[in-house]
Amino acid sequence: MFLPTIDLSEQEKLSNAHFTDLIKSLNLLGDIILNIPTLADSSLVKKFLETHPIDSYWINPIKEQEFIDNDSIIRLLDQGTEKFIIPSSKILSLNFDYIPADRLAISINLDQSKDIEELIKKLTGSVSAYLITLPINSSTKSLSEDLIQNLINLTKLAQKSLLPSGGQTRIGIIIDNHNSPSIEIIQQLSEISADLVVDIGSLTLDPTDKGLINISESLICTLKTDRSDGLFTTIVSDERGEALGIVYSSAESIREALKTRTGIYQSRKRGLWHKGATSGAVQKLNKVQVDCDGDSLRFIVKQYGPGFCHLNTRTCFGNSKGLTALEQTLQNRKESAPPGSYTAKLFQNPDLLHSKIMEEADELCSAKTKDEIAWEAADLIYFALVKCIANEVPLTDIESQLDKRSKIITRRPGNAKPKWDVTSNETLSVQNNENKQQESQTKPVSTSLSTKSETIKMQKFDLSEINVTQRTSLLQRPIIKSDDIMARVRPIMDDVRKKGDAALIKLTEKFDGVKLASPVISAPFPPEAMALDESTRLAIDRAYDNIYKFHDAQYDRSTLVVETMPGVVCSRFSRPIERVGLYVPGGTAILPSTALMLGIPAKVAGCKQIVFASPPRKDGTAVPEILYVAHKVGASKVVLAGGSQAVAALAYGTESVPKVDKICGPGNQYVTAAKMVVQNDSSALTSIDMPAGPSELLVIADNTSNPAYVASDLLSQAEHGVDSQVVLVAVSLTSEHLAKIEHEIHAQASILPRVNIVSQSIPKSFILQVDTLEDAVKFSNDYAPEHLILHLDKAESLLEKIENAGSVFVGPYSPESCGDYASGTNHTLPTYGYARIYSGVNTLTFLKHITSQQLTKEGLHNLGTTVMRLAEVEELEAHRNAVQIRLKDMEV
Ligand SMILES: NC(=O)c1ccc[n+]([C@@H]2O[C@H](COP(=O)([O-])OP(=O)(O)OC[C@H]3O[C@@H](n4cnc5c(N)ncnc54)[C@H](O)[C@@H]3O)[C@@H](O)[C@H]2O)c1
Ligand SMILES: N[C@H](CO)Cc1c[nH]c[nH+]1
Repeated sequence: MFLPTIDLSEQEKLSNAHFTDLIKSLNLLGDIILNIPTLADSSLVKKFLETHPIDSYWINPIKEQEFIDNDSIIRLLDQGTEKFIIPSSKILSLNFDYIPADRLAISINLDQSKDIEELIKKLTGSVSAYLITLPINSSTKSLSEDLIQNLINLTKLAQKSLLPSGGQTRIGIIIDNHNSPSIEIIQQLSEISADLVVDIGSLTLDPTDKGLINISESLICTLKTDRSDGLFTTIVSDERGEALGIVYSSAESIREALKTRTGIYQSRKRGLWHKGATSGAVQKLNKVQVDCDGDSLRFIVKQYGPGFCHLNTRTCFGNSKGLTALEQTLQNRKESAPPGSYTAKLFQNPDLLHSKIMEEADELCSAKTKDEIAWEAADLIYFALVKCIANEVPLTDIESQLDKRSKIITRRPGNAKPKWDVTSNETLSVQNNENKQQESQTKPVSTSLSTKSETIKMQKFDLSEINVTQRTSLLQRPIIKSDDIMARVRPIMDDVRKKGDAALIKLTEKFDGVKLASPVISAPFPPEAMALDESTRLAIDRAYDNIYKFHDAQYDRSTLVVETMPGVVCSRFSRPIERVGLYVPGGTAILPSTALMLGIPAKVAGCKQIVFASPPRKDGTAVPEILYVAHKVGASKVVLAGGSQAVAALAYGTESVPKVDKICGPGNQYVTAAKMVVQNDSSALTSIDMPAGPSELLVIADNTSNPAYVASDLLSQAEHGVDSQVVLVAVSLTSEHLAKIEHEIHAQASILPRVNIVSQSIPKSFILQVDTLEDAVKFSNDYAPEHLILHLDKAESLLEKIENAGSVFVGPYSPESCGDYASGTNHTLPTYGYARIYSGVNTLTFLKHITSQQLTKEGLHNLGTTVMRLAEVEELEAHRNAVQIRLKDMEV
């Protein structure tokens, strides 16, 4: 067709309304050449683009003597220029080997370049367009046959092979000082696949403008159709390229569409069709493209209203999917959201959105398998798009940014900013400082240390410097927004309750990214599914034996019998809870050790049906170690599900998951919330062990402690999750000793594989300096930690003073890890301060106690009057009578 040129030295002329409008229409049709008077002043291009945003422009330096160097070309290309036009006279002085061919064009004067064919041959594969100036009379209306033949030869030569990145070399023909260009020439050139280069001043959209080239007619004259009705098949697509439907265009509809820059087509039944004129589903026309052989068109539009299709769907092929659908949903949520919408909450709470973006970015970095990566990337894209829609940034803006970047030639070093550079030592300290700053906004207690720490470190407080309120705030755990969590968990649980296995399968796909055929594996478990390497099997067996021994010893199988008064014998005996559900976490880390800690006491207690639940692995299989433990403890089933859906399945039962009587085991906030729900639902008739949430540890250390051991213990719990909390109560430690512990924390943390997690949990944790052991114990008892480690001189002597703790680890050689895995004690323990009222899981967790009594005649005689008097006090006559009726008989 044509390649319009705009002379940037005429900015004033260009700013008038006629040209502004013309440029908008030309932008619909493709590339525009910008003639620039000098390369030295890049502000000209910038200024022009600010007032006339166009999508694709070529830079043509028009000053003959201009010095052109590679740097200037690259600078302009980096700014988003589609192609740079190099005059053929300058190519010898340039080395443009490393500029992609599709970004370079050559301008040649047919008259002056004798060896033009040689030149084209030489440049094959290095440039993607030639602008050839013809040596002809400027008033010519059509091109001579000789000239056409010459151009055919050149075009054939230039288009002999395809470009490295696909497509054909483009040929633009310049007729110097052409004062009456014609449609005929455009048509002649289009037949030989060349375009006429025309000054914008020669173009018009107005059919009454004589002597100018009509833009619409130029387009129409280059189109061909093999349809009998003479129409052109037209694909309509959205700005992101999704096909909305197929329509037809006629010469008339094209003229109207270009004139109004809206979607106007030719209906085969009803004539000219102004899309949306009656339905309101109008279109803004963004681009008109001609296909590679000139017989069909593509209209790229912004579609308004419910959709393109008369059936009110977005496309004639149904509604969109993926990002387009997500963008639409977010937009709808922004405009009006249903009550309880999480997305609406994100729109209203930029801090929550910020945290979620950071969290998901971090999780994406840690993802390993294809499924995990897709899952985390989807999460991140969702939250990122919420941010964009909240700020009125559509997907098309993101894509045009990406397109702009793809045009940059200069390679960027691509280094991460210091803040995120995991290879740099500074990274952690910067993250740390940020965490600290956030912390200092939420924590009521001020730190006595500078927040400009360079290391991974805990906050530090001195008991003698804080007041009672501040001490109380240190005893608190981070507040869980239980309403939010409950609101998330309830619909999930209802779903499982109502739809059983189908819901369980669907939710596992949603939350764990695995589509299962069946959510349950039943015993006997296939040996190959629980095959372990020898050392793992031996370690599990050794741990099993120790845990079994300790839990078996807890079981007093004898019946308690007491004669409370002569002839009145009371007894108590235990029975196992028949059916138990054991939850083994599997979100951030897979914990087969938890299977041991739950399965062994259930087996010792004699529970008849043991059912495990744990999220499946990403390939849909069960964790072999968990299956092996399930097999060892005699479990009948393993449910491959996690979170609140697993808890619901255990509590209510499904087609394949048996309903249980008690649910035990730790888990994240969703698991814990779901356990709370079933415990309060009398229709579930299910009890729970206790709320066992994110891991906690409190260490009491004095100057005899080994700094490296103390640090290693703190980190062993801090690595569980970003919500883990560890506390060091330092009993009159010297500043050197404390500094050594802090140094060890940083040094050991920095080389942990889960440094990402500890660098978030450690700064949320704190050191409390106290003067006396009594202060330390008092604080610990008030805190009621899940785990308590005593790094103290004569540590064992302190045990008698411990009132509240889940489990205590005494002395330098009792790391908590031993209790976590294999010494014999249980690791499912109360967190959040619940150690004041709950015990950790133990054999009694799986037992219930039944009492019984037997009175002899004499016994009833002795006790009867007491019972009758108390019944009288309560005015319960039937109670009194049940005794009196017997005593009367005795009198006879
Ligand atoms: N107190 C104890 O005795 C003890 C012992 C071991 C582990 N823990 C703790 O258990 C926790 C384990 O948590 P985890 O996340 O690693 O595993 P998890 O198995 O408890 O949770 C994973 C499940 O959470 C669900 N889930 C995830 N995101 C969700 C969302 N947005 N909405 C609804 N459901 C969602 C999914 O179904 C997933 O399967 C850690 O905090 C750890 O410290 C505590
Ligand atoms: N420390 C956790 C209990 O809070 C249990 C555990 C499992 N694996 C490692 N540790």
